[in-house]
Amino acid sequence: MSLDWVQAPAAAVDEEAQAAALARQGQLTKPPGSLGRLESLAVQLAGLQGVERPTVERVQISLFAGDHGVAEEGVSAFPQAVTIQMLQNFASGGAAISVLARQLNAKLEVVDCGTLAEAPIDGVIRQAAGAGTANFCKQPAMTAAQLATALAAGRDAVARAEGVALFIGGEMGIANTTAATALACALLNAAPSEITGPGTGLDQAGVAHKAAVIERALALHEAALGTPLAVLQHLGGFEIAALVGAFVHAAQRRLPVLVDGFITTAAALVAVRANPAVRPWLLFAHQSAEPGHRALLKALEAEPVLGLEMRLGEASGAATAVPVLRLACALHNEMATFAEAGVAERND
Ligand SMILES: Cc1cc2ncn([C@H]3O[C@H](COP(=O)(O)O)[C@@H](O)[C@H]3O)c2cc1C
Ligand SMILES: O=C(O)c1cccnc1
Repeated sequence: MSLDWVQAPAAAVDEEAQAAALARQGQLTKPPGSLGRLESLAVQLAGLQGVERPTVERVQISLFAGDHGVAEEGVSAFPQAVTIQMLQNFASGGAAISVLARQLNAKLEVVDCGTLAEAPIDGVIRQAAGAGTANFCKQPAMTAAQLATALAAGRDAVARAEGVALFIGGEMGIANTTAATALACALLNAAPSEITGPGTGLDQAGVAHKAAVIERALALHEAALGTPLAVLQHLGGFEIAALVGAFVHAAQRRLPVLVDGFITTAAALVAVRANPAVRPWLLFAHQSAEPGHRALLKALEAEPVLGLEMRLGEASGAATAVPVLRLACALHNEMATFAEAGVAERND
């Protein structure tokens, strides 16, 4: 399976629609700039959607799951079985993202990209690259063929997003903060001791052990980490690769993306390094409490919408930011202009 599609051109932002939206913002009955980032978010969405008046009515949340061989190194505060148990929880509607998706009236789909589940789970799409990744302390996390399958799972999720105004990717996979931190270290040239964090809740000794595990993996694969996709193959996860495929394809299909937390931002950085034209299509929802998130956001020059100290994943941060985007659009679309309302403009 070829990976060439990952490098295929992304769509261009519609500069004309963006300029029209910017001009409209200047005519609304408020001091210019007084709605702060709500103004720039609406203008940015206008450029991406190619309309002067953007909307964020229909949202698709694709939640990708994968198991991680590196879990056997004791890098998570929770047992590996939680990945599958949470898939069942997503399917029965009891997870945080289930609640948020219902509140938003968003379409939520769950994709098993390669967990230890022996049988397909009702209500979960199965497009598996394998039964979990290999332990990347011992060998590459995935083969080239598995990488291609996982990337395609993300691409296919975006292909299902007909008539959707905003795409959100989420993840579930015990030990995936270890994979995401390893990716961040490799791509940012950072030391594991600098950016490794507690994930689901490791104590200080646990974080030090997790950093040492990542250090070992980086040393083992050092010679093989020449391209972003090679980094992803050696140190990533199936759900992380699916997120990369989804983000790239969304940009190719003119579909704006709202990026969630630490793990999804690691995937966003892989996507942008592999195909820089993806970057304009990504909005960033929040800054996670996971310490490495700050470094990833900085590398992407991303200004997240929210800072609520969330550290869950599952697309929960992105879902929480959707109402802010909806309000930004409503203000942009429905406020009266100075001329319409007969309000006097600035003195100068
Ligand atoms: C019950 C539960 C629900 C979750 N939902 C998302 N995660 C989050 O935590 C995991 C990553 O953290 P670590 O690398 O420390 O294992 C991922 O599954 C992520 O989505 C969860 C974790 C747990 C325990
Ligand atoms: O920010 C995240 O995405 C995150 C942080 C910790 C655990 N799971 C997810």
